[in-house]
Amino acid sequence: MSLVSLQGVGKTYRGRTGAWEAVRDFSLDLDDGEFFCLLGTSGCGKTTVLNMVAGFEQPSAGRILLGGAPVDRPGADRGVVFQGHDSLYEWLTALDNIGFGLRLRGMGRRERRAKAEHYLHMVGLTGQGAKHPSELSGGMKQRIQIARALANDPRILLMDEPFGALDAMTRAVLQGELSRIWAETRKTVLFITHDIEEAVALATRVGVMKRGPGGTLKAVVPVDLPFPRERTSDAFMAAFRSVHALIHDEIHGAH
Ligand SMILES: Nc1ncnc2c1ncn2[C@@H]1O[C@H](COP(=O)(O)OP(=O)(O)OP(=O)(O)O)[C@@H](O)[C@H]1O
Repeated sequence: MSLVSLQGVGKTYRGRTGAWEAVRDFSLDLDDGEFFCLLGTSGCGKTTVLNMVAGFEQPSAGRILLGGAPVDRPGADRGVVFQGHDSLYEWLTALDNIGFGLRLRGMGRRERRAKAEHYLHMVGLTGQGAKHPSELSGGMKQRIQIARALANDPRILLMDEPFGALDAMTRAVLQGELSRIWAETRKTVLFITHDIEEAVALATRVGVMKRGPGGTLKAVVPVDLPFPRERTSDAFMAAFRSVHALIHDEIHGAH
């Protein structure tokens, strides 16, 4: 059985300006332990798909199952990492941000601290736990978000362009770190991006979305390359080209 199953999922937003069909007939099964990148041009419906898996939005059609049970609300079994850093609590230290969900679940202080330290170390920020978010760089804040999500031990990590706001060099470093963490934890990841290289560097499979209205899955490409990935290798370039060929039409308008 797959961990997450999206079955004929559709989403139509209804507002003051009328109805907008963002996603249509989207079907996908995610296996336990895979790193799935959902790639698509701006506005094709990527965030809408992620928000429905997170339980922030309800599908207008079809259904989403997590471990066989329908998703109808957010839950601790899904850890979400956003692009912006404003989801961190300014008044808490980095360590207390990481341990926040554990506190909500009633975990004692000592155990919570040990766990938070463990994930702080995993994201490469040992010794920086006493700082507040305003004292951290953008890349460090994203590391804290990832540590916080992992500390709650979710069944799946949902990442919505987590490195989108970072400079190219920091982004490449964090991609490498995330890849290492994924190899260590084998946590299932659904990762959203519009960056082809990022998708090919991280994913075990890349799903390419078709432009909206009615954005849907156009193709799924397995990326069968060993980790850590060597971006200048012929095999990496070949994978990049095959994904690029699929997204090219979406960027340039052919259907
Ligand atoms: N709450 C909403 N109400 C109405 N329309 C919405 C809402 N959220 C998203 N949309 C529309 O749905 C479509 C898909 O949006 P979505 O944010 O899912 O795309 P995306 O692929 O994540 O884009 P980007 O890469 O630019 O973040 C867009 O046309 C957007 O305008």
